[in-house]
Amino acid sequence: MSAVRKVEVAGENGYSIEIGPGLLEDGARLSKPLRGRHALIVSDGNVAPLYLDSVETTLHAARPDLTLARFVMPAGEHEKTLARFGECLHALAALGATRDATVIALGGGVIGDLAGFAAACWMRGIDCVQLPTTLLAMVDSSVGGKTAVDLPSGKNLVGAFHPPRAVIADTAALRSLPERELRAGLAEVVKYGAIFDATFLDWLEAHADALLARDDDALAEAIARSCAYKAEVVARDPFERGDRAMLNFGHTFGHAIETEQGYAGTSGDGLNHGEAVAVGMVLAARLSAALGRASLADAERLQRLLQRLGLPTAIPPGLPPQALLARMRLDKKADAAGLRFVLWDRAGAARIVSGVPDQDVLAVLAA
Ligand SMILES: NC(=O)c1ccc[n+]([C@@H]2O[C@H](COP(=O)([O-])OP(=O)(O)OC[C@H]3O[C@@H](n4cnc5c(N)ncnc54)[C@H](O)[C@@H]3O)[C@@H](O)[C@H]2O)c1
Ligand SMILES: O=C(O)C(=O)C[C@@H](O)[C@H](O)[C@H](O)COP(=O)(O)O
Ligand SMILES: [Zn+2]
Repeated sequence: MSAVRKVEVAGENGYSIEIGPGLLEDGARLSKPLRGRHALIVSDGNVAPLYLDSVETTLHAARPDLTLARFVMPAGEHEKTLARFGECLHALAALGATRDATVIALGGGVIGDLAGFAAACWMRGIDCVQLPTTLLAMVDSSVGGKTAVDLPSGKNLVGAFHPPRAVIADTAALRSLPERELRAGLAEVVKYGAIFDATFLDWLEAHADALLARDDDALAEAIARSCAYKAEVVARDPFERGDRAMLNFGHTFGHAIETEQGYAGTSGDGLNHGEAVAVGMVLAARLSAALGRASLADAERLQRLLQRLGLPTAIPPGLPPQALLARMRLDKKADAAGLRFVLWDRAGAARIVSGVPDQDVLAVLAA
């Protein structure tokens, strides 16, 4: 078996991120973070048939005293709702989950966000172990403790900061991931280069083909480096009071697109989160250039890289600029003074900017 890579998130509520093939079959590793006797495994209708029986069997073999239950919900962003969250809490009640119980999130970011939020709320907070099965969840959503569900009026509007107790990423699960979801995960990988480290963009340009071909080493390197970038900033700023907001690069635009499309991404006729973020990053880079803050050449380079990774870089038809701007008013970075955007100084360096005139935003949306 290849070596297991480990990234530590430092701090009072620190935890390890373990990355490697076959980890879902490692009973000792899966059961180590479980403190009590109860665990609820939350998953979706695509992931459960592939991995849930085996995870349960593995956990039981390692910890025969565990009482396990499962909550399997339909897949898709449009299911990341208060209603499904409520059902998940009822599953915890049916299990008789005590305060030392654990919620185990087995799936992509939708499952991780909803299960993490249920863990944050059940009895005012129990442990959550993240077992991410998409690339996006391995590089981003399983780390950092942002948990949430969507409202029709906006993405992740109801949620809590609740760091996981452990993150265990079995890279072998990526073999069953649909091509489109692999590419979506790469958008958030590109984000780290865009905001923190231009040399990572060089690396991604050099390894784009290997990543798309699911080369094990290239994927493991991309995941470990992404987790290291994220671990550093969330340890410093767990509640997004400062520069953690850089991780929102492209998201003000991206979330507006997802919301305006009614979270139709996974059903095929809309953009999923990673795709919307890809478009949003290009728009943020172009807005930075339009405001004279960064070079247009950098924005074009970012766009070329995303296109090479098979990601969309333009707003889909049928989304009027004014409607998208209205959606942005509920962005979580906005305050009483108005919208705030994560913009570029240059590739690899970003900052949060207030007071961007609406007409500049509209011009970028309309271009
Ligand atoms: N909390 C955070 O910090 C954070 C960060 C980034 C994104 N997010 C959230 O994450 C969500 C997007 O996550 P996602 O891209 O993982 O989407 P997702 O959870 O919808 O998963 C994508 C699709 O892949 C399927 N799938 C998952 N793993 C699979 C596997 N191994 N094999 C086959 N199919 C598999 C799922 O069933 C689903 O249909 C969004 O809701 C976004 O807001 C949160
Ligand atoms: O961890 C963070 O911080 C992020 O912003 C990561 C983003 O990729 C992620 O999509 C997050 O859920 C967005 O957060 P939100 O606060 O804008 O809902
Ligand atoms: Zn994101």
